[in-house]
Amino acid sequence: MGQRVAIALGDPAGIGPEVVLKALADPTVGQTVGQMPMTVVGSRSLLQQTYEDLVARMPDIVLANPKDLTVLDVPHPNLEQAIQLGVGNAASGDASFRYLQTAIDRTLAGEFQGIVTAPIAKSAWKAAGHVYPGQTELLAEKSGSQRFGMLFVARSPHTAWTLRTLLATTHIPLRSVPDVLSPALLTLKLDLLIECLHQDFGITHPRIAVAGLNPHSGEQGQLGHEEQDWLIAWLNDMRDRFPQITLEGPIPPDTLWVKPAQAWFGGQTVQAHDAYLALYHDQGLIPVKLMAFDRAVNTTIGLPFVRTSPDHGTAFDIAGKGIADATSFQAAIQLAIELVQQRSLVNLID
Ligand SMILES: NC(=O)C1=CN([C@@H]2O[C@H](COP(=O)(O)OP(=O)(O)OC[C@H]3O[C@@H](n4cnc5c(N)ncnc54)[C@H](O)[C@@H]3O)[C@@H](O)[C@H]2O)C=CC1
Ligand SMILES: NCC(=O)COP(=O)(O)O
Repeated sequence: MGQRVAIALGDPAGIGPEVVLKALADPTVGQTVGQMPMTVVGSRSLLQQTYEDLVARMPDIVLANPKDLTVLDVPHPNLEQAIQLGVGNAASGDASFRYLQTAIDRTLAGEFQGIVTAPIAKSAWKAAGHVYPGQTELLAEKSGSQRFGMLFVARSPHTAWTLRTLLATTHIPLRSVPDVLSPALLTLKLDLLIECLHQDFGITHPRIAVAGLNPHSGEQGQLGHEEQDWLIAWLNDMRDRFPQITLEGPIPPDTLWVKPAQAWFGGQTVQAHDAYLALYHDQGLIPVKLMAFDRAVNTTIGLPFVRTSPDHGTAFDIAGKGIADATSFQAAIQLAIELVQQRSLVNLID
């Protein structure tokens, strides 16, 4: 059977349906889609309503017509009445949960090799009784993956350099971060990152930068003690364990992002790293979104299939206005296809 990718529609009260229709209308994405068929998993009637509303109000808008797409309809009684555009609620949370659940079930059954997920609102999932930190954890749970990670990938439009940022911790309160970080957790994330760089990006001798936790990486214990207590020793252990890898760190978290920014914007020759390991959500995602909010892709690594997603959220404030930028969603589709193709090549060679 040929390869196929599922697109989970995300929260119907957000910009998910709009960016899906915009992305699938783009001729460059369309070209790729021709090489690997796509199935949109969600409500067919809602998708059609989104299309008709936007076209009626904005005749110049470029959208794929849902009638021309393959849609796996996930019916939801009275969905249209229960959805209020721009407001996530229990109905929109339950719908987006079921779209993803269906996409995962069908992928595990072998129908799809990858899933591209449009954004969901964690609060709407919770309102519907689905208590998960995010889509990542549902994907991991349903696929039985104990080891998984959140990697952001973005290709610079200025220099074609690729920024890869793995988050060691994700959706937890900031005050829990120092307690959750440990040598065991970082070893798990580093192992995953090394495997992913090799398997998905063909990088066998990567240069990886690891962030410090505290200002100036603790300034020898004066501004925080985690670096002295265990992070420096852990890095030394990992250098012994992986002699083929260049591992730098702990790099003070403020200056860590200077070289990637130069590599991203160009103008200087710098030796940036193949990947960055950030210790917590905002340490990694503030620089990623400053550089690449319009095109970064959130990739779940460690799953038995490919999963990508745009870096942005449901953008309730602009839902239904027709002004959502679909570039990040297009990049998520493009990367999913590349990874599915790369993995099938690796499987063929193995
Ligand atoms: N992939 C996913 O499922 C993600 C989901 N979220 C969820 O989304 C919800 C809203 O999160 P926020 O922090 O408000 O972030 P957000 O990314 O939804 O919005 C932040 C700002 O960026 C703008 N924006 C976002 N995407 C845009 C696009 N494609 N085109 C033009 N403008 C865009 C919004 O209008 C808003 O002003 C939360 O519930 C969060 O958990 C957040 C990030 C990723
Ligand atoms: N900040 C990334 C994000 O919120 C996406 O999370 P997930 O739903 O993909 O787990």
